[in-house]
Amino acid sequence: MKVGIYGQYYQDGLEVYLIELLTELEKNKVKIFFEQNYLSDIKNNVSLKNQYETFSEFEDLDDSFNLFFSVGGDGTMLRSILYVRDLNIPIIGINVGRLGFLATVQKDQIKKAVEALVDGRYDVEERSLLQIETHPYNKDIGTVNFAMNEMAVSRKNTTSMITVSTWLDDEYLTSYWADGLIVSTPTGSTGYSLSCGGPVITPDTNAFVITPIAPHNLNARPLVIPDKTVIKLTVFGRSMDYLLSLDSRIATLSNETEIYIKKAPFTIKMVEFREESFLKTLRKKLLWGEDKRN
Ligand SMILES: NC(=O)c1ccc[n+]([C@@H]2O[C@H](COP(=O)([O-])OP(=O)(O)OC[C@H]3O[C@@H](n4cnc5c(N)ncnc54)[C@H](O)[C@@H]3O)[C@@H](O)[C@H]2O)c1
Ligand SMILES: Nc1ncnc2c1ncn2[C@@H]1O[C@H](COP(=O)(O)OP(=O)(O)OP(=O)(O)O)[C@@H](O)[C@H]1O
Repeated sequence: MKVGIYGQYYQDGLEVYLIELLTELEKNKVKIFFEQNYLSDIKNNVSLKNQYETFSEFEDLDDSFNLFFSVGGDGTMLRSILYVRDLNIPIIGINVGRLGFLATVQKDQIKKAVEALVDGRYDVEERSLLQIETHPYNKDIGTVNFAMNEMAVSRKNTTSMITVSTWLDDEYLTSYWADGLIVSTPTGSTGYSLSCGGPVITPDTNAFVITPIAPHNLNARPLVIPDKTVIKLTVFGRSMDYLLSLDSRIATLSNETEIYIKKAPFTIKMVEFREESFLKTLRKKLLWGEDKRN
């Protein structure tokens, strides 16, 4: 078995959990590759018994990897997909962050999780992604033009609203007068879109949701659409440009740009333990189970 381990940085207090992860993997003869910067940061703080091979970008990985560990919070999970992309390597998140909606293994459950992984006692859940294309081409977005949570456009350097004109499969929908607009996947439906009044969508639903950010058209509501739809957006505002975000990444686009959004041709595979389903996570992390009357 061959695995990659990625984290954004080493943080005090993590040593015991990292050593536990490495010990459990090595006990089971798993070959470990670390993301290069993460390993350097760890080595500056912890003395490791063994030497490890490293990777530093997507091109260094291939489909011979069986698993990809993301050590951090949800933000780290979102960055992990930039390494894995379309390689179909299942990602598992060790939550040393805060909410950990996507990173579902708690740090005190590492031993149990590795045992289940080695025994194959887990499911792999496919998460759909969005892919965007801009006209004209934007070099900051380049080939990293996909998102697992959402794509959002929002105003930049102005307090004025932007107008986001929207077409679905070439049919005009509306022009939102708003702070911005989110196009979210089912995975992203519990992130930014939820904060703007969007619905929660279970991960296996073949849909996207279009959620306006603080729309001044008071009757504008989140719209759920089939994920085979091609969405076109153009943005107009008092400022010459606006922001486009893909998960945690951001670029600046100018007002003449056309954005085409569709389902990406690949999915991200997420490890799901049988006792940690999406519905359980909703109850635990979004506190749906906290009603005292239950
Ligand atoms: N007002 C908002 O709610 C808001 C604003 C900006 C970004 N975001 C979210 O943050 C993501 C980027 O993460 P970051 O770490 O760079 O930003 P961040 O540091 O601002 O953290 C965002 C928070 O959103 C949570 N989160 C992220 N994805 C989630 C998901 N799919 N389901 C439930 N919770 C989720 C994280 O746990 C974290 O607590 C974006 O993709 C977007 O969904 C939310
Ligand atoms: N590699 C790491 N080692 C230790 N702690 C980490 C690591 N990565 C993240 N953290 C902790 O988690 C916090 C959030 O991490 P990250 O940016 O991955 O997640 P997030 O998007 O904020 O989501 P969440 O709310 O789930 O933590 C950081 O502020 C830090 O305290």
